[in-house]
Amino acid sequence: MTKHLYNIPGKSIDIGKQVSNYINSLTKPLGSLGRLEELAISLAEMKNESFPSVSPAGVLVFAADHGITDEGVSAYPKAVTEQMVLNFLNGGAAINVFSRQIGALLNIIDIGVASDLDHSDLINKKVRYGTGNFLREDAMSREEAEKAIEIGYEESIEIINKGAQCLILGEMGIGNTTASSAILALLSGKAIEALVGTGTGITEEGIQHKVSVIKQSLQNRNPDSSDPIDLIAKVGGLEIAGMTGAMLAAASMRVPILVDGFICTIAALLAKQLSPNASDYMIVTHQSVEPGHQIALSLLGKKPLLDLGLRLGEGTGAAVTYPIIQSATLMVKEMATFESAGVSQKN
Ligand SMILES: O=C(O)c1ccc[n+]([C@@H]2O[C@H](COP(=O)([O-])O)[C@@H](O)[C@H]2O)c1
Ligand SMILES: Cc1cc2nc[nH]c2cc1C
Repeated sequence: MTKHLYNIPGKSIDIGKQVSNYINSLTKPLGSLGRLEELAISLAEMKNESFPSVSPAGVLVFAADHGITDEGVSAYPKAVTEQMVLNFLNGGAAINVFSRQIGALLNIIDIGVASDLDHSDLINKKVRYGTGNFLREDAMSREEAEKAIEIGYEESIEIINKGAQCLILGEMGIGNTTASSAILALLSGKAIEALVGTGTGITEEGIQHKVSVIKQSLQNRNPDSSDPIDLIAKVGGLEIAGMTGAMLAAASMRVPILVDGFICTIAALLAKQLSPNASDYMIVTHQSVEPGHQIALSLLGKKPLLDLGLRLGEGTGAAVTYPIIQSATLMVKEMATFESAGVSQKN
């Protein structure tokens, strides 16, 4: 693994203190903008700027297939991954709608879809045609896991160089809640039953089957939970690795990361494991319905901003939360102070 992935600066505590004092001079009762105030301070610390902007957002959607779908762990057929990629490229998916709504840059990356796709707007960075079925073989090789992280890293640098002021990571991959749950079982040490959920919508019986597939897979693969590359290679996914690399790049460039749902948070945990400072640059946007998400968030040490009952992925939860994060930046930049507006301070 190349060294640059680990080169993440610490956040600027001094700027945070200055912004905190400045926020207290704005025309509102002290502390009355609650978590928006915390967000404004965090963003300043991340960007090392008193008046940071998060506009425009950059959205990267990584798509890949999962061999574990052969075991019947998803409510939808594997072909949906490829079909949804075409939907993204034609502008019809939820992430397209929300990206347009917030004026975001949006890139769709094939990092491991199981079929060949042809579209002028598709970024083709296929590492392999889907992962192996990790009940029976490793999902991928170590080299492929590292390559997928590098691709994510490069795509992130590219969209940041095009002007993205914050980064939203999205994913599309039928079967990826199974891979994510397998990784989380190892990282958390929690019972598999406690973290497996419905994903795209399997029944209670389906969940039992998914639990047993994960249990048997972990016995068969025996990944080293202290080694994130081993976790990705043995039971992970290419889109998960891509998001991990993209987060490491954003953090290294002091660009705030808007973490989406369950799968995205697993990528965040892997990024943090590779480089602990990375989590200083993460804002968790929402609480997914997937039960493992709460467990993953407690490991990440972050509290979500919203709970909208989402379980879609694609980066959608992060995109719909973006306006709130933007409000935090505009509040600092545009509000009058008690002094400038001639408003009386607290008694
Ligand atoms: O982001 C989430 O919290 C989330 C929760 C459940 C499902 N998903 C999406 O659904 C797909 C994975 O679900 P499954 O059931 O096929 O493992 C994948 O494309 C994800 O984007 C996403
Ligand atoms: C239709 C569909 C869209 C998705 N987007 C992300 N995961 C998805 C899963 C399905 C099934």
